[in-house]
Formats: sequence, C-alpha cells, structure tokens
Amino acid sequence: MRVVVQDLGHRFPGQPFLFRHLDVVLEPDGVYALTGPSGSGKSTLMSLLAGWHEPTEGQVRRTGVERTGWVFQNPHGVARRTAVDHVVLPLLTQGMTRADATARAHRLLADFELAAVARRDFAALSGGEAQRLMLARGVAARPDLLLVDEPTAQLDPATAAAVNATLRTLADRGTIVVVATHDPATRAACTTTVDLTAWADHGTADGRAS
Ligand SMILES: Nc1ncnc2c1ncn2[C@@H]1O[C@H](COP(=O)(O)OP(=O)(O)OP(=O)(O)O)[C@@H](O)[C@H]1O
Repeated sequence: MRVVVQDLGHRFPGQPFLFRHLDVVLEPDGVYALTGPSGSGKSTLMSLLAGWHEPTEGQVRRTGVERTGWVFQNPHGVARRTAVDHVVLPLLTQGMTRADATARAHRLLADFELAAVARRDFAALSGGEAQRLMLARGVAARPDLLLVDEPTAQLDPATAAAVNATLRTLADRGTIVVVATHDPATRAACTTTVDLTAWADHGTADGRAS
C-alpha cells in the first residue's frame, strides 16, 4: 500500500498556484507532517490525497488504499448522544455486533484518554475532549490512509503528547497517517515533514501581478 505524489501542483480558479512540482511517497509506518503557514494549501493537499479534487497538474496514485479517513479540525457531533455512541455507530455500520462494537469503542476511548467521559453527552465535552473523540471515531473505521487536520490545536502539552503517540501507534499498525499541523511538538513526533513553503510557486502565474 502506498500513495505516490508526482509533480503535483494545484491552484483554484483565478488564484496563483498554492504549490507546484511536489513529489513525495507516503507509505505505512510513516507519520507525515504537512506544515506551512495558514493558507499555504495543507487542507487542499489533503483533499488531493483523498481524491476529493483533481489536481491542476501532476498526479496522486493510490495503491491498495481502500478506506480513507478524515478527522476535521472542528469537532462535529450529536449534542445529546454520548461520547461512546459516537464511536459505536461507525462500528455497527461495518457490521460489528453491538457487544463487540461497544467493547472496541471503550478501548479506543481509553487510548485517547477519554474513558472518564465515555458516557457523557457530546454537548458536555470540552473542546479538547471533543477533538480526541473525533480521532477515536476516525480510527474506529480502520482507515488505510488517515488525514488529520490540526489534532493538537486545542490540547494542553501532556494531552497533545498522548495524541501524538497514538498517531505513531496507528502508523506502526500499518496506517498511512498524514497530519496538517502548526504544532512543533506534533511535527517532531512525525517521521517525515512536507513543508509546503518549500513547494510554493515562486514564478508568476495567471491572476497574479508579475
Ligand atoms: N474551494 C476553494 N475555492 C477557492 N479557493 C480555495 C478553496 N479552498 C481553499 N481555497 C483557498 O486556497 C488557499 C489554501 O487553503 P487551505 O485551506 O488548503 O490552506 P491551509 O494551509 O490548510 O490553511 P490553514 O492552516 O489556515 O488551515 C486559501 O487561500 C483558501 O482560501
């Protein structure tokens, strides 16, 4: 399983290229940090990796990647359902029995230090708890490729370290993990950094003054 990014470039209509000529190979066991200032194209690159957009130039070739998961920066949940329900549901839709799904959901919540709030409603979780719940739910679906947007933005250093360690464990178990981040500690926990400022288009492009 791998994702090969070759000579990739992307621009939105009427805007300059965000990045060009990007080459990188993503493989299991790796945790890849996408870095660069706000607006440099980290989320856009993740969309291209997921196959949600066609790139303007170059290609993204996915081999053996059947399930792609995305953990968004802003947690979304159902206010009056418990934390554990949020993880059980995707497991039930995969055909797991309720007993197995509940047991696995509790193990995942423990991995993300959420055991104490398992039966709390989503609306009563803190921002950091809700964000970790989204990670637990993303992992529950056993994705081959997991795209994670700013997982530690709302977390204290100790909890952020736990999340970073969990991302590493996922990669060790064979998931390709890609993390868009501004957090130096998260970047340090990754095996490879793709800094989009290095791939910015420094030439002139349509729509931009020369
Ligand atoms: N669908 C779209 N149409 C037009 N422009 C877009 C679209 N999506 C993103 N952009 C623009 O492309 C640029 C890159 O956005 P992107 O969200 O990829 O950046 P980012 O590096 O993830 O930023 P942040 O760190 O703030 O999340 C921004 O200027 C954004 O406004």
